[in-house]
Amino acid sequence: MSKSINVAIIGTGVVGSAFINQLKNIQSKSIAYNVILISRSSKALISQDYRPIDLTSWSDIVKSSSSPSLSNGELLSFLEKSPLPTVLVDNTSDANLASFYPTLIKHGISIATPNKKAFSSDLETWNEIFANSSSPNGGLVYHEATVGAGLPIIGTVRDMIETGDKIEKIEGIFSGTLSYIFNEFSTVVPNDTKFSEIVSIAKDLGYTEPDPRDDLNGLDVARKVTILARLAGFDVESPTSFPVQSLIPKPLESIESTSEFMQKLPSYDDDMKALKEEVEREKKVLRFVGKIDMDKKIVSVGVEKYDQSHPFASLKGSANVISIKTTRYSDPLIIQGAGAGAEVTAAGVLADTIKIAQRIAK
Ligand SMILES: NC(=O)C1=CN([C@@H]2O[C@H](COP(=O)(O)OP(=O)(O)OC[C@H]3O[C@@H](n4cnc5c(N)ncnc54)[C@H](OP(=O)(O)O)[C@@H]3O)[C@@H](O)[C@H]2O)C=CC1
Ligand SMILES: N[C@@H](CC=O)C(=O)O
Ligand code: NA
Repeated sequence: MSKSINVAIIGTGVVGSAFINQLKNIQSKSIAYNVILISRSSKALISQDYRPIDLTSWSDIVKSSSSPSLSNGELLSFLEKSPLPTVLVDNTSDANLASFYPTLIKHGISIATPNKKAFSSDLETWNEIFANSSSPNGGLVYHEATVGAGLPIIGTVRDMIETGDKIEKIEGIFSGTLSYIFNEFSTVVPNDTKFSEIVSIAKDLGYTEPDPRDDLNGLDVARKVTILARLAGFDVESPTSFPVQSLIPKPLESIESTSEFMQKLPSYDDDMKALKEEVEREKKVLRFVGKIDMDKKIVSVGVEKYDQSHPFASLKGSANVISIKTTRYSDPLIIQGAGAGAEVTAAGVLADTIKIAQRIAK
C-alpha cells in the first residue's frame, strides 16, 4: 500500500451504514482508506490521534460512544489538522452541514455526498462551492448520488459539457420513491392498492427522504432538476423558483410530525383513487416527472399522464429513467435503473470517494 487518505463519515442511516460496510470491503492495493470520524446526529466516534478506526463493529462502538457530535467549527478544526489529505463523506440530508461546504472546501477538505441540499439551495452557494473547489488549495467535490442515486448521471452530463456538447432537454422520472409509488399505484392492469399504504412501504424500503413529505411535496425532484439544470448551464435560482406539484393534501401541509402525517394520510386515499381511475378510463397511467428545456429556459416538476404503451408505464420498483437530448445525442441518451436504495446509493458515494482518493491520496 503506497498511498493513504483520511475519511470522515457523517450519517450512519440507510446510506451511511451501507457506505461503511462497502468501504470495509474495499480491496485496494494502492490506497488505504483510514476512517477517522463516524458521526450520527448526537454522538460521534472520533480518532483523536488520527489513527484508523477499526470498522469491525463500528455500529456498536458509535452507539456506545460518549462523545457528542461536532459543530461545524469543531469539524473544520479537526479535519484541518489531519496529517493526510481528507475526504468528508456527508451521508445526511442536513442543510446546516451543507451550508458549510464552501468553507470546508476552501480549507482543502474534499467532499463526497448524496446530500442534495448544498447543490440545490441558492445559486450563490452553488457558485461558491465550485469557485472554492477550483482555487489552488481547494478541496474536490463529487456528488454523483445527488441525482439518480448510483446511476451515472452527474458524471455523464459533466463529461458531455466538458467535451463541448450542448444539452437541449432533460426529462424523466427522478424520484425512486415516487417512481415506486406510481409504478405500484397506477398500473396498466388496474389494482386496489391504497396510496397511503404504498407510501409506507416506500419508507420501509429506505427509498424516501428521512421525512417522506420531502418526496411527496415534489421538492426532492425539484432539487434534482435544479442541480442538473445548473450543470447544463441554466442558472436556476432555487428549487422553489419554478412550478412544482405537491402530492401532500392541503389540510396536512401544516402538520409538524412525520408520524402524525403518516397516520392521517389514509384519509385522503379516495382523492388519489379518483385521480387514478380517471386516467384508467383514458387507458393511461400517472407518473411523476421532471423536465428541463434549455432553449426555452423552462423547468417543471409534477404528475403527468402517459399512454399505457409508453416506456414510463412499464417501469418497475424504484427505477429512475432519464432522457438526455443534446446536440450530439439528438436521439436522446437514456439512463435507467434503480434510483434509490441503500446499496446503489452507497456505491455511488463510494465510487466518488475512490475518485477523490485517486486524485489526492498521499
Ligand atoms: N435513501 C436513498 O435511497 C437515497 C438517499 N440519498 C440521500 O442520502 C442522504 C442520506 O439518506 P438516508 O441514509 O436515507 O437518511 P437516514 O435518515 O437513513 O440517515 C441520516 C443519517 O444522518 C444522520 N444525521 C442527520 N443530521 C445529522 C447531523 N447534523 N450530524 C450528524 N449526523 C446527522 C442521522 O443521525 P441519527 O442516526 O442519529 O439519526 C442518520 O444517521 C440524504 O441526503 C438523501 O437525500 C440520495 C439518494 C438515494
Ligand atoms: N428520496 C429520494 C432518494 C434519492 O435521492 C428518492 O426517492 O429518489
Ligand atoms: Na447518480
